[in-house]
Amino acid sequence: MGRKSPSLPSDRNRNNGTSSKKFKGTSEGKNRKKRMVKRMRKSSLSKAEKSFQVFNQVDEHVNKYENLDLDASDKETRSVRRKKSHVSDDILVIDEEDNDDGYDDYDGHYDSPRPSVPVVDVESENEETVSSAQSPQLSVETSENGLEANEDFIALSNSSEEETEAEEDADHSHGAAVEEPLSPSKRTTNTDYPWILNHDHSKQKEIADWLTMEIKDFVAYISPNRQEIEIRNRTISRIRAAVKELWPDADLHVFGSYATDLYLPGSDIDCVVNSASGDKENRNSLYSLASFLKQRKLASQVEVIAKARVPIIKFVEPHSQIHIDVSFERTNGLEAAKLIREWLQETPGLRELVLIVKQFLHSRRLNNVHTGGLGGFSIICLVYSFLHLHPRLVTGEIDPRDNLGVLLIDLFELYGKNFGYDDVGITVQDGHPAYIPKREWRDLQPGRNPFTLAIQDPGDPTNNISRGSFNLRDIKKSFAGAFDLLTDRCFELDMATFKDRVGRSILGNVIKYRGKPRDFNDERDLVENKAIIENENYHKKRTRIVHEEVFTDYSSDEALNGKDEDAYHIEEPVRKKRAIKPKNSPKDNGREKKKQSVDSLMGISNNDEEEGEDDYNPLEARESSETTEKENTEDSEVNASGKPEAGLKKITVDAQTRRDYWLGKSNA
Ligand SMILES: Nc1ncnc2c1ncn2[C@@H]1O[C@H](COP(=O)(O)OP(=O)(O)OP(=O)(O)O)[C@@H](O)[C@H]1O
Ligand SMILES: [Mg+2]
Repeated sequence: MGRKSPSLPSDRNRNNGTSSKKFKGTSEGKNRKKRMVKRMRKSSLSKAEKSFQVFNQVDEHVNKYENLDLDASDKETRSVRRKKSHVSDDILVIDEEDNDDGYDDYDGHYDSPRPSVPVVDVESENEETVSSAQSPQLSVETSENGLEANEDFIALSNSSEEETEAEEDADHSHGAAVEEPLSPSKRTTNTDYPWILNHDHSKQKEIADWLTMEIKDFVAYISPNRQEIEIRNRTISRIRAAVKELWPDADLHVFGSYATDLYLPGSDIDCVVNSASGDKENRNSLYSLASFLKQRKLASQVEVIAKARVPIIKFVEPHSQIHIDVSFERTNGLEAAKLIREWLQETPGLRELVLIVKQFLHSRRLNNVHTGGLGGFSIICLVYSFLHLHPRLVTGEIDPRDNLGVLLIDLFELYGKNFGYDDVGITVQDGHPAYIPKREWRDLQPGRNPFTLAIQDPGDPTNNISRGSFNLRDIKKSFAGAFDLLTDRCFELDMATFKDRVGRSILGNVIKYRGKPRDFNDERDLVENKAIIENENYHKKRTRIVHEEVFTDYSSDEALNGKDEDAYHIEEPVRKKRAIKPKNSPKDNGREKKKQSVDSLMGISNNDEEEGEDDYNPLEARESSETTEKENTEDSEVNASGKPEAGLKKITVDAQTRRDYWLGKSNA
């Protein structure tokens, strides 16, 4: 085990058991709190910490640009930008007005805290009527309508204005006022915070350790049990079977939080349909699948969003009540799922912090990209980069698993108070998180408002995955509020007597979990998550095909399709498959294959440009083996602008000759 964070000296003896309320709001209290936060961290700054602070530029420019930011009406317009087109066969067909992704149109949580539109399924009113409490957002977002009902001081802030210090203090005390006082008579029952039931850590000497333990308890509490995993597995199997029945050349794969084990109890399941013909991403196909699923009673509350940048259908699977999003003919989500699982393996603490931040934003309705919130993918990248750039983790000074509490506080402080959103972007390319000056990100669309979050898509450097999170102001404010709440609470409990601490929660008011009672059974080890297995198989199969490419004669189709013992048959991504050109003759094919094999075995790429492993498409490789020589020859004789180099004689050599030439040179 690594070292723990420096301890928090207990102040309990000093105040002789007097409640810390005494200091609340007073300058003495504030100073003490500041001192305590300082003590939670290391007082002396290491070199790495100093450089970290340089990156965390304070948003000096925020006020300057405030007037340029979206005002409330803009926000509203954006949040209801969807245009309902028509209802056909009880399926809502929606034409998007803008070019946004279909990803994450609603937050995908059926326990969403916002009021939702009561939905009646017209076809089978009695059978599939979903209570409004359970129902997902069917159509147009009701946007801010429900905010008044939320007692949280952070979410209540509708202002697009950055707060002055005085306002922050006012908000802060408001936040503190909703916390339960530490008097036994008014104590909130710990069923309000069910994850602390029978998990009392109030005897911990160090508050930071208590918080770490509570984070772990909460994560165990919301992690899935056997039954929940089985329900999700069955749900996918049903839909997959239906997809294959409708389109025998297609298959359904899962990506997103179910394929990464980063889902909350109410999270949606993100799926994608890929087909051999590659022709399913069109309005007709979307509609066909939607009505087929509806007819088979596998979908209720169906929406078809055909004109988005990522066209999708959305529905609720009636048996499980799980929300499903289905996109079409793309593999980036499947790649991202694999990448995120790798991140989770190599980054202790990532899963815990992601789930806490997800729950935190979810409870404040700030996780819905459609209303400007922060989506799951962005949260993962934010936490991943935070952990990899944290100076005390970079230097190995502390073990993240033992210091989740301190890290959570640091994370809220960084993204709530210090991060220079105006100028700094985040990249997580090639597993190397870094801060990048926004001005150096060529593909970043310059907007009129510089106060935006910019996170480079690990699978596509031109894509800013958080471009939809236009409500950054409230997101930032909520993080800042969480920092204040947490440090207040730590201070308060640190000052209290052991007797007064019993049955308390540190996290309770921050994460505001309001779900059905659960057990603590994290049973992910007991039952397979089929989405993960299937995603692993998908990638294994790709690797296997690449491997077989080297050793197998591809004149027979069996080599590609005949050895599929996977639970789910995985079709190769479509667009690439379509690119395969007919071969001239079996003989030529054999020769090409042989050449390719020798080259590959020797580690010699036939392409002048090195391809990343993830970019490799086995089927494309078959095609490239046919065209390589031509391309190589041409490539070597063109300049940067793609024009033939003047004065160079065009010579055509095959790969073998070229390799012999270079081998001869190096041996000489
Ligand atoms: N803006 C985006 N650009 C590109 N891909 C995206 C974008 N948003 C989402 N995705 C893809 O969709 C997947 C699911 O994204 P999402 O934001 O739903 O996260 P999630 O982990 O499923 O969280 P949640 O449980 O809250 O749904 C991501 O892993 C990514 O592959
Ligand atoms: Mg999702």
